[in-house]
Amino acid sequence: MLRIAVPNKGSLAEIAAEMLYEAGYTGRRDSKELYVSDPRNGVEFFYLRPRDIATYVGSGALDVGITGRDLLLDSGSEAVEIAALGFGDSTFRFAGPPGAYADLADLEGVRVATSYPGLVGDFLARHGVTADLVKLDGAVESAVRLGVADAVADVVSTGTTLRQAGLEMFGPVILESEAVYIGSGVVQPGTQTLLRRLQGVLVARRYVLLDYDVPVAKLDAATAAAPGFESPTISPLHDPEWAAVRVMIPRVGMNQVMDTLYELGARAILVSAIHAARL
Ligand SMILES: Nc1ncnc2c1ncn2[C@@H]1O[C@H](COP(=O)(O)OP(=O)(O)OP(=O)(O)O)[C@@H](O)[C@H]1O
Ligand SMILES: O=P(O)(O)OC[C@H]1O[C@H](OP(=O)(O)OP(=O)(O)O)[C@H](O)[C@@H]1O
Ligand SMILES: [Mg+2]
Repeated sequence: MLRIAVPNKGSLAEIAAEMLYEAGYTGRRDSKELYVSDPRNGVEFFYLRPRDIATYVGSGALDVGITGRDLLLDSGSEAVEIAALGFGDSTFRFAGPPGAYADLADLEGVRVATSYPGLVGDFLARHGVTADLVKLDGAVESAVRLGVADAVADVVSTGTTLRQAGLEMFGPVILESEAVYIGSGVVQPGTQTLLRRLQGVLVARRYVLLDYDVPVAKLDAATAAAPGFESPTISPLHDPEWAAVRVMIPRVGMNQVMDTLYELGARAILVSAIHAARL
């Protein structure tokens, strides 16, 4: 059985659970459940704090997991990123009082509050800066106002938390993070199956199926406007001057593609959702 670590709470938990459900796995019935066995799919789920997931996977106690790239790197564990999962996007940044700091070098000897001392310490060391890291559990944006630090390094998504704390970002981007599928480095049977299922969910969310009829004379222009994933499926119609085309296109921008095809002479342009996919 493949042993899978999934976030039990926090920003990644709900979307990870949704993706696994859409990928055909058994979910937990309530948020107190920490273990779910899914023998039909040959897997077991362990619901853990997102911060601890890389530690479990890196030690080999669990085979694979879903966590944030920032948490993986902060953990210093031997777990490796197998694939990005396209949700839970965030940027990891330095911030301080407006105008106080302009660059990384300004942090020399400064107290920097963070919940990610591994990630931030490595970044500063790589850039030859020695700061005094203050480890906090969360809500680090309050550390400056409360006088326990001079600057912070934290996850920024919309920037609302920073703004409300009266802080401004400065210096280089420490990390672009998102949810990632991680493994222990040893490929277990089932690791690739789970990956293909998760990628199938991503494809189903990001792409739609586009069908249309087009005059044969316009076929080249139409397929150039929507080339699809590999190559469009083209079928003859009863009227030899027309063809039917089926192609996968990104959900984002699908209306512009439909407008373009219509202007080229395509008709009966239909979009349908993809429920599952293996590419
Ligand atoms: N506001 C956010 N938007 C997007 N991703 C976020 C946000 N906050 C955190 N994350 C990401 O979610 C992952 C886990 O962080 P999260 O805040 O959920 O865990 P936590 O801080 O340990 O839990 P909690 O906040 O519930 O105490 C990290 O990879 C982080 O980058
Ligand atoms: O840029 P924003 O959209 O405002 O999001 C960023 C905030 O979200 C996270 O906090 P979380 O809610 O996880 O609380 P925590 O600090 O206690 O972890 C993160 O630590 C930031 O504080
Ligand atoms: Mg948090």
